[in-house]
Amino acid sequence: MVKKNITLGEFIIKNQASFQYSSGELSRLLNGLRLAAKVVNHEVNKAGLVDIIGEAGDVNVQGEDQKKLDVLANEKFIQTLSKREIVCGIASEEEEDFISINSYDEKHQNKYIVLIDPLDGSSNIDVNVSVGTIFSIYRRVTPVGTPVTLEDFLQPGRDQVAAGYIIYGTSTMLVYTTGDGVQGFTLNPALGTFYLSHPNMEFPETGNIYSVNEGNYVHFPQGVKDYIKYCQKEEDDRPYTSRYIGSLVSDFHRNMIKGGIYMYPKSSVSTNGKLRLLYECNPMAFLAEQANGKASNGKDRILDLKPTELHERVPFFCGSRKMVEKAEEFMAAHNE
Ligand SMILES: O=P(O)(O)OC[C@H]1O[C@](O)(COP(=O)(O)O)[C@@H](O)[C@@H]1O
Ligand SMILES: [Mg+2]
Ligand SMILES: [Mg+2]
Repeated sequence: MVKKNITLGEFIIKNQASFQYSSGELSRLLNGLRLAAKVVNHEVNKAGLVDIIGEAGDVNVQGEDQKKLDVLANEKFIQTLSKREIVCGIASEEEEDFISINSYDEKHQNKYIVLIDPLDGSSNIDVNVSVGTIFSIYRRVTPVGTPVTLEDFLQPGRDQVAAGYIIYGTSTMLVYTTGDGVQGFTLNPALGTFYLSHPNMEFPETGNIYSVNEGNYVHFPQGVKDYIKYCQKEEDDRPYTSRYIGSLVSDFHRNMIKGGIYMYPKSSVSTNGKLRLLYECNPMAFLAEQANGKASNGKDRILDLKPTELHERVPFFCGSRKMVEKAEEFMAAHNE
């Protein structure tokens, strides 16, 4: 039985066996993320009081207007991760290309690749709705002693060594996995310390919440339309409740606690959906599977997809296993 209320640092040391490489390396990685999370949390909490609301004035590689908090979060995570003498490369939603980071001895001794969505749910920043940060961690595949290459970033999701998110909501939490279950830590703002509050988080096998932007309904494939109608039908334990925050991290977090499915399907206006495989879908899929949930593109397991580009998008169905299987059934009925 995992004792609650131990700190993140204590938990990592106590559970070093759950990380296939040295726990010292994991600590340094998570410490970097933890520090940046606290800085971003501080800014998020006073958004509106200080000039952190609104557009930054630039457009990112996705063609989206960057929010000031997107830019700040991006800078903070890259800064802290670059200084830990452990990360050799970072890719971010807000950076067109990957960033190569050399070790202090200039001999490319660092071993970890980090992919991040520095601020998830950007459309919610200015309206005081919860947002998040998502991270995905791999060991490099190119030899230590050489600079990282694109190959190090285009690894299938099943090779992640750790993944997680920070949610800036009613409380601030860091939720992560190293392939041995999912642990949730809550920030005690007075002490600036994360404490284990949600050990061994698990998706209920099924649930009654569906999360999808129904404003896109007319553009959805027939299989998705049929599944939404199925969720809304008065039959058995249905109709389900529709809940859509518009921040992937927040919708995922709620569905993991209560049972539910999140969908961002392909549509006639976005042929591969909206979400990015490398720093949104892969990390959330790793967490989902580690929490007995499921994640697919409507047909194939997300973690088995072979990435081809840094910012590629994929359709995303994720959550309680039985609900994702049901949605896949409807997709398969239309060969979608
Ligand atoms: O407004 P839409 O089209 O429903 O999209 C909302 C989805 O897009 C996202 O905001 C994309 O993430 P970013 O905010 O990091 O770009 C998800 O968090 C969210 O689930
Ligand atoms: Mg995002
Ligand atoms: Mg983002």
